[in-house]
Order: sequence, then C-alpha cells, then structure tokens
Amino acid sequence: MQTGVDAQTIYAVATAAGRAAISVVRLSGPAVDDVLLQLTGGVPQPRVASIRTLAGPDGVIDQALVLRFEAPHSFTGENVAEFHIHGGRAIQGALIRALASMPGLRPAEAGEFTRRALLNGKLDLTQAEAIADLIDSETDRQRLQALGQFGGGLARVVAGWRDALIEASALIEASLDFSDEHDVGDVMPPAARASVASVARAIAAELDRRGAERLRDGFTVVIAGPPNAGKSTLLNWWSGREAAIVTPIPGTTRDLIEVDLELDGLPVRLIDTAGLHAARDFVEQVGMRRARDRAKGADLVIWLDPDSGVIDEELASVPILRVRSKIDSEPERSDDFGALAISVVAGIGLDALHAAVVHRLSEELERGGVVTRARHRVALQTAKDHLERAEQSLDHAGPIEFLAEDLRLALRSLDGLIGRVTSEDILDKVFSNFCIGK
Ligand SMILES: Nc1nc2c(ncn2[C@@H]2O[C@H](COP(=O)(O)OP(=O)(O)OP(=O)(O)O)[C@@H](O)[C@H]2O)c(=O)[nH]1
Ligand SMILES: [K+]
Ligand SMILES: [Mg+2]
Repeated sequence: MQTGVDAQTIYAVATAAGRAAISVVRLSGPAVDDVLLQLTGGVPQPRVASIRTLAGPDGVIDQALVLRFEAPHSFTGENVAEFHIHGGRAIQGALIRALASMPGLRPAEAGEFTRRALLNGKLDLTQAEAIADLIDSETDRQRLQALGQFGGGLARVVAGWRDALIEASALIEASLDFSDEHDVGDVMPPAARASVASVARAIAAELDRRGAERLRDGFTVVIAGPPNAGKSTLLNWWSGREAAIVTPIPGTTRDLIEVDLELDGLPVRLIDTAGLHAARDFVEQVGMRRARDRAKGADLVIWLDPDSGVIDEELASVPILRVRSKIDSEPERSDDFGALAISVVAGIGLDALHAAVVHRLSEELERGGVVTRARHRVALQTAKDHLERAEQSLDHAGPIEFLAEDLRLALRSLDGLIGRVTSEDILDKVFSNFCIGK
C-alpha cells in the first residue's frame, strides 16, 4: 500500500554527522534495487549482510556492508537498503553525490522514513512518537517508557476502548431496526449502555494518571514561602550554581527563576519564586501573582519557612512539602510544625529533603499511565466529553441521533489519537521534531 506516499525513493545519512567508525546511509522506495544494481553491480539477497564495493559515476566510493529489505518486510514497508560505510565526511559525501545523480531519488525530509512506515501501516502514530521519544530519552526511566510506548502501550489500551464502542454502536443500530420508537430510553440495550459508561470511566481514570507525561516532559517543583526564607539559596544549592540572586533584603526575587535538574533519574524543573506576604510594592505584587499561579499548577510545592509554617491560603489545595529553613540560626526550636528541617548554610537536612522530593514525585510516577503527550491528553479528553454527553442522552432519553453522533465523535477522537484518521497538519507537527534519516 503506497497511499499518500510519493513514488520517489528517499535517502539520508541515518547516523550523526562527522567522523566515526561507521556511518549508515539508508534508502527507501521503488528505486532501491536499481540503486543497488548501479552501485554494487548486483542485488543482494534480502536480510543478508553482504560486503560490496560501492562504485558511482565518479569511480569507487568505499567498501560497505550492504543490507537489503524487500517490501513489505521493512521498517517503512517499502524496498529499503542500508549502506554501512566507513564514517568519514568524504566517504559520506561521495555516496550522497552518487545517489543525488540518480533518477527518481531525493533527500529524505525529517522523519520521512517513519512517516512512510506510518502511512504503510507498519506502526501507528503513538509508536511513531515513541521512536522520537526513544531517541530523545536522557534517562533510563524515559528510555524504558518510550520502549513500552513503541511496543504499543497506549495503542493497545485505545484499541480495547474502540472495540467496546464499536460494539455498543452496533447494538444500538440493531435495536433501532427492531423499534418504532426513536427515544433512546426505549431502545438502548443495557449492554451498550454499560459499555459506554465503562469506557468513559476508563478514559477518565487514564486522564487522571500523569506519571508517564511527567516522565517525558518533566515534573514541576516550585519553591515558595515568605520573603527571606532562603528560597533562592536552596535553588542555588540544588542547581550547583548561582542561578538566583541571594541577598539579606526581603523581596530580592521577583521573577520566576527556573532550572532543569535530574533527581535520581527524574526530570525536574525547579522554580524559585518571589516571597509571599502582604506586599504593598506593585512590582512585588506582580511577582507574587506569578509565584502563586506557578505554584498552583506544580506537581509539588516546597513550602520553605523559618518560623510559622502558615501556608499561603491560595495554595491550600496544591501538593505541599513543608520545610523549615535556617535551622542553624534557631536550632533549639521545638514546634517543628511537622516539617522537614534544613539549613543550607550548615548543610543540615539536605539529603533528607532531596529524598522526600524524589519520594513524592515517584508516587505520581508509580501511578504511571500511558498518556505521554499533550496530544494524547487532548484526544482522550474530547472522547471522554462525547461519551459523557452520550451518557446524558441515555439518562434523559434524548434523541437517538445525538447519541449516535456523540459515539461517532468519541470514536473519531480515538482514531485520531492512534493516527487511523489524521490530517497532514498533525503529521507535519509530529514529524517536524524528528531527525533526518529517521
Ligand atoms: N543562617 C542561615 N541563613 C540563610 C540560610 N539560607 C539562606 N540564608 C540567608 O538568608 C538571606 C535570604 O536568603 P534568600 O535565599 O535570598 O531568601 P529568599 O527566600 O530567596 O528571599 P526573597 O527572594 O527575598 O523572598 C540571605 O542572607 C541568605 O544568605 C540558612 O540556611 N541559614
Ligand atoms: K532575600
Ligand atoms: Mg529569593
């Protein structure tokens, strides 16, 4: 199947640029066997590594290991060849020049091999995204998560929901055929009703699990507290550099100061904020607004406070870790308001704080989930909204047409999620972040 794919054969260097032991150039498309014939004087057996001397119009290029895959048994689903050449600029250049001179060939665009694989049904959109995540993964946890997604983690879950909804739709259609009534309440088979409700609940539960998304995009941890609590000092300690200005003057920090850290394999964006109090200064008030807004959306707020431990009332419902600061200056304090106690200056309690933050974030991670991107979240939210409207039609015996339409739109959103129906725009967006040659 070549739908939506142009008939040109694409080529690219698939390995990183520059000098290396080997470099891989790959091709995909109908002209692959012609290219092999021209460059090696023959067409090697599929899936057998063959040593060949490559020669172009300008003479010998290199000795290479050649791999050939026959459509549809290849990554892209098309004819594919890989040339494992010696990794030098001149060698890569000579091979690319030879390929460019052949008819029907053009350089691949970013992500085009994977895009062809998608269009040929070799993988779905969530698996294509997982390839990009796998390449981008920086920690072992991220790598394993991307592998899970590439193995079809989200796709399998979505497939189960699709099947249930398709079956429910079929039951509804069937019962309509046997009924003169056109009110949902009269015709809706209980099994269909139960399916819609259970898929809606399952999607809602999935939307509630943010661990996978956080592991990919990072957790947000905000340091908040009264002025002069030592917030900026703590940020600097954690990031190992003077990222924020520290002075004895309350109200020093006004903007948000963000640093990206890795805490025990967890990607974390740590944010220092303006001290929260009843400020009269207008600039400080703007800073405090930013601090509160950022804290409200955070995965965790470290509430740093040397004395009272009274938390800002706007932050009542965010996940909070209370930490008493500067304990070197008032060490014998007894009412510790149930908080961790630290001193950055004296180096007390910092390992415990680090461990407590990792522990809190890991709890979220353990709840896991299969949603790794905002695109998935939006699609699932849309599906859930339609299913909930379908349930309302059921409860209020609304017109059957509305019910059917909501089920159809819910299915469409799930189809979009796995790329079964999709637009060029969405594909362009997904593949724009890929490297050339992938
Ligand atoms: N004794 C002691 N002093 C500290 C400690 N941490 C910070 N300080 C001092 O407390 C003062 C305020 O520290 P900052 O880090 O600027 O506090 P902040 O909470 O960021 O202050 P604002 O940004 O003004 O709200 C500075 O003089 C720091 O050197 C600590 O653990 N012990
Ligand atoms: K300060
Ligand atoms: Mg500060």
